[in-house]
Amino acid sequence: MNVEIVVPGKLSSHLQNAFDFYLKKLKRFANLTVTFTKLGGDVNRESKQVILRREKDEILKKVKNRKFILIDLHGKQMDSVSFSNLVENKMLSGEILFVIGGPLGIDDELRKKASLKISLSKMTFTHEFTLVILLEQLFRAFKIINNEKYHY
Ligand SMILES: C[S@@+](CC[C@H](N)C(=O)[O-])C[C@H]1O[C@@H](n2cnc3c(N)ncnc32)[C@H](O)[C@@H]1O
Repeated sequence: MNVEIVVPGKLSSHLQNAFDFYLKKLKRFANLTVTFTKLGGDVNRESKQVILRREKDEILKKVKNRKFILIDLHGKQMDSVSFSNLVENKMLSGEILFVIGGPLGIDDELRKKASLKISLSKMTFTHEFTLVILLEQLFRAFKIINNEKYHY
């Protein structure tokens, strides 16, 4: 199964180990690609609206016309078993594409284009932390799908 995650920015060094750890663990379950896109600009010099619009354009260049699931604070909350069911259903089409917002959030046009919006918690994480949490939840989902001990 192909899993792609599109996220603005770059990964900071303090999260690199966790990122590599889950990427390695996920290899046996999926062909996973993480695509980093350009950040929209400097919030001290430009408006949030301009930055979000640029980030949205960069994200959409990678998404093209594909359906995607937006990881969004304002999305639907689900438990890990429901998430694993969602991943399992998507396995039928062979592809699942996730998009994470940038440091300032998500442009409304991107929100409108998403086929589903998922919230990981009511708390706000950095976009980079969100990436690592999503990787862990994907790993958890594959362990559940394959009936392997991990999710308690
Ligand atoms: C620092 S947050 C942006 C916060 C911004 N106020 C918003 O509402 O999107 C950066 C990105 O990480 C993701 N994110 C952070 N916390 C999240 C959560 N609890 N659930 C889902 N996504 C989250 C979202 O994609 C968000 O756009």
